[in-house]
Amino acid sequence: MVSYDESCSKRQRLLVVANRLPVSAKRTGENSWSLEMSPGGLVSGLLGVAAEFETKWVGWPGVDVYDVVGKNALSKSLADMKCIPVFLEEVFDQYYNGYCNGILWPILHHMGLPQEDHNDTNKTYQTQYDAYKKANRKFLDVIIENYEEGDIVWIHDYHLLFLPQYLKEYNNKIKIGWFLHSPFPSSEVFKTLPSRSELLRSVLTADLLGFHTYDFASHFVRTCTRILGVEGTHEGIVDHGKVTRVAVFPIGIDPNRFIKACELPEVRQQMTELKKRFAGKRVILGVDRLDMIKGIPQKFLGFEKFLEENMDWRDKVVLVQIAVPTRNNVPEYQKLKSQVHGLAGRINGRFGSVSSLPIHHLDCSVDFNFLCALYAIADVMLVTSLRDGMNLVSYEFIACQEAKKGVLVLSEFAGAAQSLGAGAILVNPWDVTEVSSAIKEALNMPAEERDERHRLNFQYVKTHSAKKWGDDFISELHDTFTESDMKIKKIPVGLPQQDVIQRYSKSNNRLLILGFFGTLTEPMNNQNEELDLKLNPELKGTLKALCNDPKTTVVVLSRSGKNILDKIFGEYNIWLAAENGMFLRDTTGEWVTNIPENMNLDWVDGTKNVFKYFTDRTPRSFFEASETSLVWNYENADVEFGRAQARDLLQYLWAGPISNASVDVVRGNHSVEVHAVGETKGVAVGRIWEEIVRKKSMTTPVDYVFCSGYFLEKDEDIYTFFKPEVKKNLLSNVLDLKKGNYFSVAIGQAHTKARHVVDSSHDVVDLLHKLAVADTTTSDSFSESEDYQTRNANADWKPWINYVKIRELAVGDTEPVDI
Ligand SMILES: O=P(O)(O)OC[C@H]1O[C@H](O[C@H]2O[C@H](CO)[C@@H](O)[C@H](O)[C@H]2O)[C@H](O)[C@@H](O)[C@@H]1O
Ligand SMILES: O=c1ccn([C@@H]2O[C@H](COP(=O)(O)OP(=O)(O)O)[C@@H](O)[C@H]2O)c(=O)[nH]1
Repeated sequence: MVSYDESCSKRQRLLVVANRLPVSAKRTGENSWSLEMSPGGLVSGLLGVAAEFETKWVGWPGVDVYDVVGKNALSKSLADMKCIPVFLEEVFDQYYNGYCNGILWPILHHMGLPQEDHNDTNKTYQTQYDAYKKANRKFLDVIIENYEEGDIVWIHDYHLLFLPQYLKEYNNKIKIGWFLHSPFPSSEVFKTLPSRSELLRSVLTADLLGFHTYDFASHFVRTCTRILGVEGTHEGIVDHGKVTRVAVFPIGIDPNRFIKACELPEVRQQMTELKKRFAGKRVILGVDRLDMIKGIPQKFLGFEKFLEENMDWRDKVVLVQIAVPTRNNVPEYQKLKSQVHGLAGRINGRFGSVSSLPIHHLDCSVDFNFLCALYAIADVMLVTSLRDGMNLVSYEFIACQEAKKGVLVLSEFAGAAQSLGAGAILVNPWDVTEVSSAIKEALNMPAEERDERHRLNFQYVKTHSAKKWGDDFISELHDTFTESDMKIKKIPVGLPQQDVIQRYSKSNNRLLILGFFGTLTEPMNNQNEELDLKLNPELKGTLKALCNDPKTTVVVLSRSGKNILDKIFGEYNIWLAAENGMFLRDTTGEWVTNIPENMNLDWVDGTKNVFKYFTDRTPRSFFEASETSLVWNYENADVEFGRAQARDLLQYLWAGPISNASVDVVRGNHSVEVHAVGETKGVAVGRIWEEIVRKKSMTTPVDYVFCSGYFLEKDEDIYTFFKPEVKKNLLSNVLDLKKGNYFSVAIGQAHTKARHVVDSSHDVVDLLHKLAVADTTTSDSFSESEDYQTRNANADWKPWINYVKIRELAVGDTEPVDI
């Protein structure tokens, strides 16, 4: 077991949390226990990591214990091994045998969701899922008891998918890594799992997610994008600006442990005995937990075919299969046992004799030294997993084969195929003929080829150790955490609502610049509504009051066209800027063109054709066209298909209508926009400002500016135009924001040039209402329309009205937060 050096107490503390502790307990008396190593690759892999850190293990001790005396005695024995038990008691069966191994395990290994047994109402998907959640909470409780500030919590595997979320809810600052030891299936398979979204969302709250192979990681990312609609990038998953890092960390073993074991006299003795036992025969070895994913029946069928087709090998070869008992209480595993026994019996019956049996099948685990001896004397290692996260048995075999240089026949569906594929013979375990041929090739392989293949794999196993795996993961977790910490520091602060209101009421000439879509529009549920944009009904009275206030100028700056804005805002004393400011309408209702004179719009018709072509071929996408810009939107289409279509659409555009045009192409999250160069709200706002000053013959300086919207990144300069410290402002003689009466407020953007962010347009609507009532001079016109108060009096609307999120000030932020 791992040795711990007392003098290294300053090492990073690491809480390794896995369903299984590295040791399993057996009761030997009322308060005495014996501990033995737990089987499985997860434990083997992690043993190579633990010594690096001040590690404590949290996990299930392998037995159910209900009495206090027993629990205390076991906890004490485990404490000496730096292990902390989680007693799962009554939830264990439905959690472990049920949800983990009966439902999640087959799904993760592409075996599909098992049929629910409708006759057993005590054990349904739901009861197992509930037990799963309870078990995750039990793990949480134990972690909370043992957590110290600064600890890294490294969660392992599919047993604990809710733990990241529970832990972050408890303390958002805990550094959490999660690693999946099994494969992750294609999204089509994972989709069938009830509660798939909750499980994925929980995992995404961790800081770093690790997978054995690129395939598993990309399946996971794709599943998240398809099921949750989040974005997958090279970094991982991005959801509302929050990045969850996803990366590949292939696990390894501690190679020296195996290399050294093979030199031990005891092991050498066992090797001699084994060689004597199998004298005159070549040994093919299989070492697997007796699990459906390991493909033991397929292995036997392949071997049977080999014996059928190669008569001369029949009495010269033996298959030794160690089938380690596992998950005995899961019905599928019980069935598998009989199936394997049946096959071994049949093959031995067909090809065995009184003096020799072709298959030596053992339903047991073996001790470490004996395992190494078996690995060392084997001529061929046969791994036929139907799916396998990694398969460390392959690595262990190679580590023990320095002398013999035997051949590894490896399933292409094991994670190890990606790391050891160069030196192994890869097979499709479903293809018995291929397995049979691979056995033949391995047995007949010339020595030089065996040497070369072994050299390649041995080099890999030596350098890609479990220690490296752990170091890489933890170091990436540190980096990820530091990066996201820095990003948080850059996030603008929440809106100091009281300050915004007070300054508004004390100022004399105010300018409010507002976006339309996503700012003043009513909340939408579907695409059809987007085609028919409406003003948020809450705003009618509020907007009227603000627009009628002689001390306030309200401008709506939108991508929408003149007609839409006219229809919606026609009745207000408001300034309207359509098509991103290309057209401007003052409070009298007269539109003037604001398009720069030499603007070339030859590209518009061709671009429209391309947009139409892709709209026709992308269900639920649509496009909007105005005189100077076009937007193709696929937010309601299938996300993946939409993105793929967007890539194609861009190629059509570059190759055709915009190849020589002066246009900007803006790729939004779910849209592609083409507009004339320089046509952004940031540029337009300068022209609008000049026009307002001119038309109003303004002499009193504007002493308050509030600018807010749900703007695209390319329009974000709108937030900096009025910044007092930006000197480029035109007509600065009629602008006096020295007292800091400038508020730029982005809606729902984590990264923005605005000083403040709010979560949703509700926050802006709420604030506008408060501005409208803040100034007593406006109260008459406001009271004429009482839709805001009426709605607000309705309890259903209360949760968001008056709610302005106070964002936590991150270290280094100096902005005042005054609520
Ligand atoms: O704890 P059990 O239910 O008895 O199962 C044993 C372990 O099986 C799985 O192991 C996986 O981890 C290995 C190391 O990463 C990998 O090589 C192998 O392909 C996987 O099957 C399971 O993921 C573990 O949680 C279990 O402890
Ligand atoms: O009797 C045995 C035989 C094997 N193993 C170990 O079980 C692990 C199996 O790991 P692998 O990654 O191959 O598959 P898993 O069982 O984790 O799915 C290896 O480290 C083996 O050394 C074991 O504990 N007892």
